[in-house]
Amino acid sequence: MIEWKNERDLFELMKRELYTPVVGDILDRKGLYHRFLPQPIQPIQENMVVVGRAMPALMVDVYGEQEKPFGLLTEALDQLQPGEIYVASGGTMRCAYWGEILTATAKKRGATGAVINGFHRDTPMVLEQGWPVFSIGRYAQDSSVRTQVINYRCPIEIGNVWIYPGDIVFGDLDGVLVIPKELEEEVITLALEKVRGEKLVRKEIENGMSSTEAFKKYGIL
Ligand SMILES: O=C([O-])CC(=O)C(=O)O
Ligand SMILES: [Mg+2]
Repeated sequence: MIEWKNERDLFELMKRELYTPVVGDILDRKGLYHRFLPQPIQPIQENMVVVGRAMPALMVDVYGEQEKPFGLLTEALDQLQPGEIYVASGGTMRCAYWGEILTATAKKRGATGAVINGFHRDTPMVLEQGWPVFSIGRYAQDSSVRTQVINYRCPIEIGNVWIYPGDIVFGDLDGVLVIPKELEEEVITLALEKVRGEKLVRKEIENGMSSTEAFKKYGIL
């Protein structure tokens, strides 16, 4: 049975009850073995959690001063919708792909986070905005003479993971995963079930049950 009434409800529920390992377990169970983004993509602060719908942006390398610096970047930011996550990838990561002003812009539009397959900069000023950013690390080098956004709201691939506009993206301290749209209801329902099972197993173990006995009884580890 579906436990959420609408999209906002769903994202609140995921934030409150789920964590990426358990959702990843369910994706594995469905045979979807490549749904986590590469491990170097991490929250820039440990308590950050991101959940929302992907708005992918495609980056490419450029070299030197450009006729249109940043390409379609400002356009891509200005069309973000509430509940969306800006997901950027492409190019060879010679500079920061995200920073203070981009954070303020996306946050103001109601977007719920940024997941960047590349570096971010302006770290203290991004952190003070209290808005989740995931990246591969800090690097101050400027983007205007090194990269551009050439398309957005288009499919992109990060690692082995294809990300389509509107896919649910879920990230926490353990990683970032992407749930295929056609399976989201089932995956989230099963993940909620598994989380509740895990809590029960932990309690049993804290009360003295052996690991073997617990696994035999609940099939959860
Ligand atoms: O120029 C960039 O790539 C990002 C930046 O500094 C900002 O958003 O403030
Ligand atoms: Mg800046």
